[in-house]
Amino acid sequence: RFRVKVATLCHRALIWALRLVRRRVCVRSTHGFVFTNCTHGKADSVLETFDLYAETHPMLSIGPQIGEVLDEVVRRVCPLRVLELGMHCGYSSVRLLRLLPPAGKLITVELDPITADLGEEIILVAGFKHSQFQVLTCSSAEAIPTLSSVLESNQWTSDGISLVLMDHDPQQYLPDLLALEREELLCPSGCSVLLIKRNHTADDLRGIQDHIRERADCYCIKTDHQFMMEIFYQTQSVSVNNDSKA
Ligand SMILES: C[S@@+](CC[C@H](N)C(=O)[O-])C[C@H]1O[C@@H](n2cnc3c(N)ncnc32)[C@H](O)[C@@H]1O
Repeated sequence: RFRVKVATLCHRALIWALRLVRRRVCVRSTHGFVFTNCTHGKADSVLETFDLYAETHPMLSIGPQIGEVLDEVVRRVCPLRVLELGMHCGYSSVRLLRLLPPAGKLITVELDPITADLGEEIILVAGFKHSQFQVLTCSSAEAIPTLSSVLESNQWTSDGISLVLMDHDPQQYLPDLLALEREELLCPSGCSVLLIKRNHTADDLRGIQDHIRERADCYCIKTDHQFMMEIFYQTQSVSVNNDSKA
């Protein structure tokens, strides 16, 4: 009985020590591990391989805990157009893509060119095609004003974006939300905006919370988990039979 307990404790201590030694997040190492060890073409295997890597290495991906909360939202919203700000190595992109309806499309934005290339390769390894997603390699502030034309050029036009995942720079959450509103990119009949909370201070999200309070006519906080806040945007009421939009 004690041998099992001691072995478990040793295993945990080893993982903890490895994480401590490998403090820096290495995008190439994450990509290399996932590329080599996952089953190509299987999104779930890609996610499991990321999780396995994260047991012994520091990683920036949302991981399985926040991932499951994200899955619940995607299943509920069933979004046709999704925008992700902060793709990194593609973990959350793969999580999103695997639950989209057949006509669903993802636009994902990553500032760092090397990370963007490696992340895009992981999405392809997971079995998704360029007809389902597009990676924009630039800052969110540069990407947002171009989104309408990106959607049009891919013939992905619809009522707007119905799910936004923000996991990039918390200082950009409010300016990017305002830019999305200004560019009329958020679906007027309803858009869920997910804000990932990592080691953010209360101040980081205060601006966005104040904005939601000031614009109570079109925003509400739907859920507020420890690691993720879901805000809901709606300017148009939707009738049950969808024929009388106010
Ligand atoms: C925490 S990681 C995202 C993790 C990813 N969502 C996942 O779960 O796999 C944040 C990423 O956002 C990128 N980033 C930071 N600021 C950005 C910005 N203003 N625009 C676009 N990407 C940005 C960083 O380069 C980094 O790769």
